[in-house]
Amino acid sequence: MAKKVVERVQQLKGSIKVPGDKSISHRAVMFGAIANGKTTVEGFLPGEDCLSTIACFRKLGIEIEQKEDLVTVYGKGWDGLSESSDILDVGNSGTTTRLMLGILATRPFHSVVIGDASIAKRPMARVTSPLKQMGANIDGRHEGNFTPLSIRGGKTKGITFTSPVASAQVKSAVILAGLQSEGVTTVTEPHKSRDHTERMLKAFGADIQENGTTVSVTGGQVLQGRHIVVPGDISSAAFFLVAGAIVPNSEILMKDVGINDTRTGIIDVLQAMGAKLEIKNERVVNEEKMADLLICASDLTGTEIGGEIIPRLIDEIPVIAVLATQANGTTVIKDAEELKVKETNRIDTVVHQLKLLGADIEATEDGMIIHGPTRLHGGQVESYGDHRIGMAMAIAGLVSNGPVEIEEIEAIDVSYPNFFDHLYELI
Ligand SMILES: O=C(O)C1=C[C@@H](OP(=O)(O)O)[C@@H](O)[C@H](O)C1
Ligand SMILES: C=C(OP(=O)(O)O)C(=O)O
Repeated sequence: MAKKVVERVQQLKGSIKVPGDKSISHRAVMFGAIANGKTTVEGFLPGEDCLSTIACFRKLGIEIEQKEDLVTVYGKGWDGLSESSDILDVGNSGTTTRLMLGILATRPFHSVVIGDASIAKRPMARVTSPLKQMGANIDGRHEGNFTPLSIRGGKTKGITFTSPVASAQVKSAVILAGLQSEGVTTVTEPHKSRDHTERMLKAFGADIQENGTTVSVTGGQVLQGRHIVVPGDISSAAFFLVAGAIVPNSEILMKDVGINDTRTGIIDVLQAMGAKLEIKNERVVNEEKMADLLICASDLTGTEIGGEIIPRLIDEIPVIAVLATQANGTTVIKDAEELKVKETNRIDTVVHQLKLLGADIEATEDGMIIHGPTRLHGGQVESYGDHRIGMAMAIAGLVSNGPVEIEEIEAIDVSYPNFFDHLYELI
């Protein structure tokens, strides 16, 4: 297992183009696979998670070409998917697992879905339970809550489902099954989660009804392949937004970053904390908003983060915790229980790792409380196989007195394979 040492730097300056959005890359491949005709994708994220999606849909009989960030999917419609003689390995990717189950729920064949040790601990009943209600046959450990899962899809019926969690993966799985189920399928969630599925399905020709936090689809819908331009991933940009704000004398420009309103909680938090952040050249490409983001070193103040903003920044919380260690005053993060069921229990891993570096941070039932500013002293930490923990620790290293040594750093290939290239370009 590889390790990396990150040391304090005087400044970060320059311009980078962060890799493609992970959520949109997954969807482009999956929707292309069930659509009729060719789908071309530009700006695809060649990270491990999205490569797992490609590998699974190849096993389901779809021809997919991929060269770096260019992908072509030769869709043959819903009936073009066929039973795989091999297991479908989702690797570390929750998005692949849950969205693919939504697609497989209406396919009249048998599939076995497995992933790595982290995936085996992540709750799947949140999707397998509504999909079973619709009529799919699913089994697995703990009655279908944990992988390995076996699924035999078939004739399904629309349901009206109220999700207990604001989760785009749950919403997307049920909507995808709804597209090929009898009648109407409706999903309501407690707060609005990312809406890339709704936007992209419409662009593929589907009729999707939206009303606040409720989404409805009627069954029997077919999709048409198309060209997709993937914006840069704001969840990846978040690491350098935080780095630019906390490393003195910094000025970083990030080009072509997706700024879909359901994803911009990190921008709201940086602005609330007093960061010098400019949103430039705002435009809409396909159905998604994008912009160039300029961040400069800033004097920061602690803030409160909770409620509807949580799904809009859920993956950014590890690096927001690093940001808070450098802000004046207290930052409280609450209503974020979902962190416990990510690649690691991110409340535990963030708090434990930042404490090792000298942060004044404590875990709560649904989040964490951080007092700043603290001069971190450095030390030895681990990613625990969680890409976002590995990158958050690297950003902490940039402002620590002593070096920060991070174990199992290869985990970051899941979402940001050229993270260190970008970091070194800016130093
Ligand atoms: O739909 C998606 O692409 C994602 C949804 C979120 O998960 P949940 O749906 O579990 O909140 C997020 O954490 C994940 O990184 C990607
Ligand atoms: C939680 C994440 O992804 P997934 O659920 O797809 O594994 C993430 O990227 O932080």
